[in-house]
Amino acid sequence: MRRYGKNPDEDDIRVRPNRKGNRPRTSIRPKHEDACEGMVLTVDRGRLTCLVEDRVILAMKARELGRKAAVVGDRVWLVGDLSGAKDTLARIVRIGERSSVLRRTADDDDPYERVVVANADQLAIVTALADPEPRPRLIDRCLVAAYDGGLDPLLVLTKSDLAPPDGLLERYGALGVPYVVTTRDEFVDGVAAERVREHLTGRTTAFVGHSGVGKTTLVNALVPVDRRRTTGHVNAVTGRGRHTTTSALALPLADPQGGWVIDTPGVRSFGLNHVDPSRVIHAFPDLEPGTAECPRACSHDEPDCALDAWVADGHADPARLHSLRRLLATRERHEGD
Ligand SMILES: Nc1nc2c(ncn2[C@@H]2O[C@H](COP(=O)(O)OP(=O)(O)OP(=O)(O)O)[C@@H](O)[C@H]2O)c(=O)[nH]1
Ligand SMILES: [Zn+2]
Repeated sequence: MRRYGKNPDEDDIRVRPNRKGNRPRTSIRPKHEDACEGMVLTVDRGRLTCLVEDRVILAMKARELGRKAAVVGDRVWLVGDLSGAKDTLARIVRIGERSSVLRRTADDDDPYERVVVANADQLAIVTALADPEPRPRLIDRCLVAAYDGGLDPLLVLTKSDLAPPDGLLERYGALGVPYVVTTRDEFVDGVAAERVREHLTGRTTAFVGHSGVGKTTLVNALVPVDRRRTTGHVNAVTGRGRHTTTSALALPLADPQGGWVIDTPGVRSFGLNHVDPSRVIHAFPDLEPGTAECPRACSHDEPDCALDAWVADGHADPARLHSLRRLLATRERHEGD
């Protein structure tokens, strides 16, 4: 289903995540042979800051792209003045095929899904163990967004100096989601950043978490000031004193191993109207064969779903089906999500 134009680079064309990390190739021939490849670092009211080689360039989308939006993490091709000098504005003429999409439906009364981040291979879900209290349904909804978009989830449980992680870890045990637990002291001595960084090397990780969970503390610890110069430049270009929370922001991890941290604005809710259960079940390869006998377009969360009988026959761990069902059930929004 395509909504806009005929460009095969559309948002809603899905590609499975590429585990080897090599970028997928686009099959179409570029119209602008001389265009240079770059990556979108942040978006601010129609102005996109892009990294081209080692230069930060301000750009806008070319008219020919139509309604298709470029988002943080997108690979783009640019033409025009690519010097990065003050008061220059390049044009984005092509957006590369995406290896993953983190998307959300803004609100229940807003049916349009929005891609928040493109090409991330991991979603770090930052949750405080206390102050504010963890919101397991929100975590579940983030997990659904990750599985739906083709990102591997990572749980980052902060403030373990205030409360233990046991309850949450038990809840997510059957899902096998990797996790890191951090405390305040570990932020001071750098151990927390080191432990989280082990999961980030060579990957592009989008960080989500609602206000107050310690996401800023964590991102600042991960990307030291000198690595954030790129952003400083971005802000000089866009005229913003500091990063405001309207767009995600890509920050480079230290070389030589590389990797990117993509900070996203505090997520208060994660609309999931767009989620396709068949994409979520891809994240459960142990259960997927059991869906062969399901009715057409089964949500896998309905009485006729074949998974119940299949799991009862001993083909898979019932705790896994229980977790899948719990996640699928979060597609319906409740008060407080
Ligand atoms: N006790 C404790 N407090 C922490 C820890 N990490 C961060 N904090 C505190 O939690 C508060 C919120 O931290 P931030 O890093 O600003 O949280 P945030 O998620 O970025 O929140 P917003 O900026 O509102 O989006 C600050 O007062 C931090 O000092 C921790 O491990 N333990
Ligand atoms: Zn089913």
